[in-house]
Amino acid sequence: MIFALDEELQKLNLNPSTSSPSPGDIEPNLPTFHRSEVEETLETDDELDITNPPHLNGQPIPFTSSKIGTRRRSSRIDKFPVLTPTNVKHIPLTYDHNDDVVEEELERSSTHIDTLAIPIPSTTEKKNRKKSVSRTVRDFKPVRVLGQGAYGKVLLVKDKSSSKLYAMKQLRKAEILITQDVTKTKQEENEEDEEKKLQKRLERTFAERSILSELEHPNIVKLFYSFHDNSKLYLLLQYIPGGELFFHLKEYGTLDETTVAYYAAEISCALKFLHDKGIVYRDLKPENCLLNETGHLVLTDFGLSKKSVSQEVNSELNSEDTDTPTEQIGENVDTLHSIIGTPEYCAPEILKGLPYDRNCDWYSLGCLLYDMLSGKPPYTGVDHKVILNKIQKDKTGPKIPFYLSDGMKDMLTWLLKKDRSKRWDVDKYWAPIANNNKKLKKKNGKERTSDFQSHFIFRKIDWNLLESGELQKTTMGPIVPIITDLELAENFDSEFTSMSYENFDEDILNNDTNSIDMFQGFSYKASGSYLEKYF
Ligand SMILES: Nc1ncnc2c1ncn2[C@@H]1O[C@H](COP(=O)(O)OP(=O)(O)OP(=O)(O)O)[C@@H](O)[C@H]1O
Repeated sequence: MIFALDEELQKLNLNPSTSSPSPGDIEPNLPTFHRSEVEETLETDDELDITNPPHLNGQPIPFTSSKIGTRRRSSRIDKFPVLTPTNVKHIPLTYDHNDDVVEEELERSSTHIDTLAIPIPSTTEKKNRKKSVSRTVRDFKPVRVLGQGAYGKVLLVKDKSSSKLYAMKQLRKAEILITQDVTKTKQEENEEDEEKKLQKRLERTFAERSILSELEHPNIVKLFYSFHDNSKLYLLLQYIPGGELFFHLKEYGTLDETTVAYYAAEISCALKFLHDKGIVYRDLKPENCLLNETGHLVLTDFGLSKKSVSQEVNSELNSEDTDTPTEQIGENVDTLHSIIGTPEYCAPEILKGLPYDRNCDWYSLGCLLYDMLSGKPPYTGVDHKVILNKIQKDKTGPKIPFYLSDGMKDMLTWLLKKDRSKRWDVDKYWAPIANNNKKLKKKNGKERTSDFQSHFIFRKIDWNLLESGELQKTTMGPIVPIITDLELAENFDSEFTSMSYENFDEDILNNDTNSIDMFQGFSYKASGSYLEKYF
């Protein structure tokens, strides 16, 4: 509904002003708006009323209030996978290699082998693999609902034997197997092959489990176990009790620049780590940024992440399982094509359906910083087409709030360049390269060649400590969540924590013995040392 309002508001021109020119690389003439004018009016309008929006000089205000209750949670409809161009490669999945019935079935069933491209292990491989010892949902007691995703709930659960707390992400198999894309027209639906769509959903389900199982970073959520039964898939994740950044943004409205710069550094650190491993995150938004008990930011939800085919995932570093197959779970991330993500935080090249690369994550970071500083992302709209239209119309780039420092304006301007070739290539210019930058600057003309870590907004960040994880271990983040009892999940929306969790461990018996369980191979157990390290 707020989007409908945005559409109306967007037509009105509200005294755009020009920011003062800034030194160095900072772009002059950035369009800005006056927050004081807007906020003065919003003081009296705690809630945006669609029928009676806040006004300034008789005009509705093109600015979503930063007050509690007006922030809109990104919803499932915002995820918009659409037609994938034909040149996209099929992506191999994995399965439990020791399940002979499944293998025989796969060997016979050309349909599934072709469409899912599941690798068949060699006989030696089969012999060497043993069934993974996994957990079952009945080992855990539900405590509270923490969140709800497209395919199921995320619950706070307690291990019945150890009393340890985990976040359990449940994904309903039936939903994954039958979900229709609600954002598509009938014609588009018909055009797309059902099997390919199913394949995509399966790929994404496996990608989350596979990618998380090989990552160990202080700003990335940890996966301890994954398993499945007849009805659901389960990811047993480290419980991050400080709640979503979204939750805190709702409370604070906007955040100050020092806090935003700190989170920007932590997120960048996680993104760079992922990019170096050939992974594009693709779903950066306030709902996916959680705060841990010491106030450090932790990225969750790797359901849209993509790993390059060139990087084999046979190095499940933390796994004790010996039956984990060598698997490939991605296209080459140098050029991706699937249109996916939450459109407000999505790079224009993705919205346009053009090939894109890891740089799309840096555009999303720009959107997230903009959101933290101003109360909403730079472009909003009912769907990705509306957002794209707004981006394209904005010849000079998004309106950067006038009240931001020149340094922050500069950061936003370079991250939010709609033209990928002009956007800051943060991965390339990540750290200072001794004496090389001046030469590069001359050579590359308009390209931003100064290094990211030395940017003015990061002047208070000790990158060495941050990258080594010491900062996260030894200091508190800028917002330390109030936690009186971990089981109360006080920093999560009551919209979720008040939800019932009945059917928590229902395991609908699947009598269809002819069907292949496409989720074989999902189970995973982190190594004992890894588990011990984090408990
Ligand atoms: N490890 C965790 N600790 C605490 N809360 C979590 C954790 N993982 C997820 N959550 C909560 O559950 C919510 C939904 O999780 P997640 O985004 O992974 O689900 P999803 O199915 O991918 O959702 P969506 O479809 O909206 O992307 C999160 O926004 C967060 O509030």
